[in-house]
Amino acid sequence: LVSCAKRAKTPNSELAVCRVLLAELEAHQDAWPFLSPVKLKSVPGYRKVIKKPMDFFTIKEKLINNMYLNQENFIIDVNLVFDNCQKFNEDDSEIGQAGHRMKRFFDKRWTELLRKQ
Ligand SMILES: Cc1nnc(-c2cnn(C)c2N)n1CCCn1ccnc1
Repeated sequence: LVSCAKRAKTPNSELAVCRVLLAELEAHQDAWPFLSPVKLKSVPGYRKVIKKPMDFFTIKEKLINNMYLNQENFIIDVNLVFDNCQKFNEDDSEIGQAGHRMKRFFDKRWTELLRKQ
């Protein structure tokens, strides 16, 4: 007897969680550094140091254009935002602190939403 495969989550239900989470990230009071792409022409050194810039607006565009095949690719981009921030900013800077708070918020919400599924 072939065991019936575990019901696969349809991609759109997986991505619905991503849309909810992105909306919460954008609404967070510490989201201000991450809402739009870093202006590479006006931030000396950023283009050289940060190989893969990422921000919440770009992630939203990718969600809308179905460029995430699964939750994993979404998580990778969100973590890229925070890793870039830690790389370019001192931990005790305004932006560095905002990045740490946003990352803690994301990690907490992601586990809460995943446990519900
Ligand atoms: C995100 C992010 N990481 N570093 C920066 C940044 C931009 N300029 N400088 C000197 C930085 N360290 N950003 C973008 C922060 C965008 N921002 C700044 C004020 N309002 C939004």
